[in-house]
Amino acid sequence: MSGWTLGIIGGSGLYRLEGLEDVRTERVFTPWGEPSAPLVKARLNGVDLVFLSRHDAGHRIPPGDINYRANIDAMKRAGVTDLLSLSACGSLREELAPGAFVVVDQYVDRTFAREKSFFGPGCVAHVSMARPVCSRLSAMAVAAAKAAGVETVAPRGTYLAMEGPQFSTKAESHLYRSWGMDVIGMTNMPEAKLAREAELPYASVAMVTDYDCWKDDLAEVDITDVLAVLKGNVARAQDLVRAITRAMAAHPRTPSPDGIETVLDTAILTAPDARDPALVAKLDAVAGRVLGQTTQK
Ligand SMILES: CSC[C@H]1O[C@H](OP(=O)(O)O)[C@H](O)[C@@H]1O
Ligand SMILES: Nc1ncnc2[nH]cnc12
Repeated sequence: MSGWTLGIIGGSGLYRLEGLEDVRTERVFTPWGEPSAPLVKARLNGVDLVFLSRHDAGHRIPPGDINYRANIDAMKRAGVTDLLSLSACGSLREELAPGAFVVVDQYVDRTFAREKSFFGPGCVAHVSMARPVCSRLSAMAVAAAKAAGVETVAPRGTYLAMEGPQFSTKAESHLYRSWGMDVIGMTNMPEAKLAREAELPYASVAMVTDYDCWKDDLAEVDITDVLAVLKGNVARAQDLVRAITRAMAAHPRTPSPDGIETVLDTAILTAPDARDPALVAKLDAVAGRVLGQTTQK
């Protein structure tokens, strides 16, 4: 028993994982609705793994319509201990060429039309997002990317989350570069915020597919070019997943060094007698640990 249950949210191009053992596919429902796709529960190198395709097979769901709350709730309910996102992204830096993998450590959230919290009227909570990713899982992702033979692995980087689905204008792309952003994508927010609210250690590998549209000597990002680069990235992402499970199998799990599994101890402000029982019931998986409930599987 390694104690790890690795959740993987696969983004564009990564609709399934290869080489899994004991595979079971489960359609699940959560109090927040249905996740993007059925959960694929399996084992890899002796480690329990739960895979979820963010856009579903066939890329059915655009970034702004993903039910991020259902996805995170489903992962939590499935017993996931550590959650790794694998995403396509655009590069806002010369040295991060297509094919580079960036293990994100910061975010700027510019999305504006999404449900961003499990909490709300009747149960108010404020979690810190100062350090939005799990340092241990991120370090393991860096090592696994290197083991997978990825040439450029950036161990940190700031991901600008945009609403989309359209790509940026040149003015936006230049603006984000002037802000010091490293990569751009449409999905890691509110996913990372919701993972934190659910006390799930989260890390994100952003795999560069293009230079967005800031480079005057290159054609602007175009989905055909993105798809061509994605194919190579996805093969190495599969190797990365194999490598990270090998590392997990070698070390029994201990709590996240960042205290992520206990953030709700001090985050909920609403007094017990002022809480909305209906919302509290919906929070059984996410916050049952502190709200004194039993999780419905
Ligand atoms: C295929 S380009 C645009 C699309 O890809 C990224 O999604 P994901 O993070 O799920 O790989 C990006 O954020 C856009 O949603
Ligand atoms: N340039 C870009 N902007 C936003 N999301 C992306 N995903 C892949 N490339 C992207």
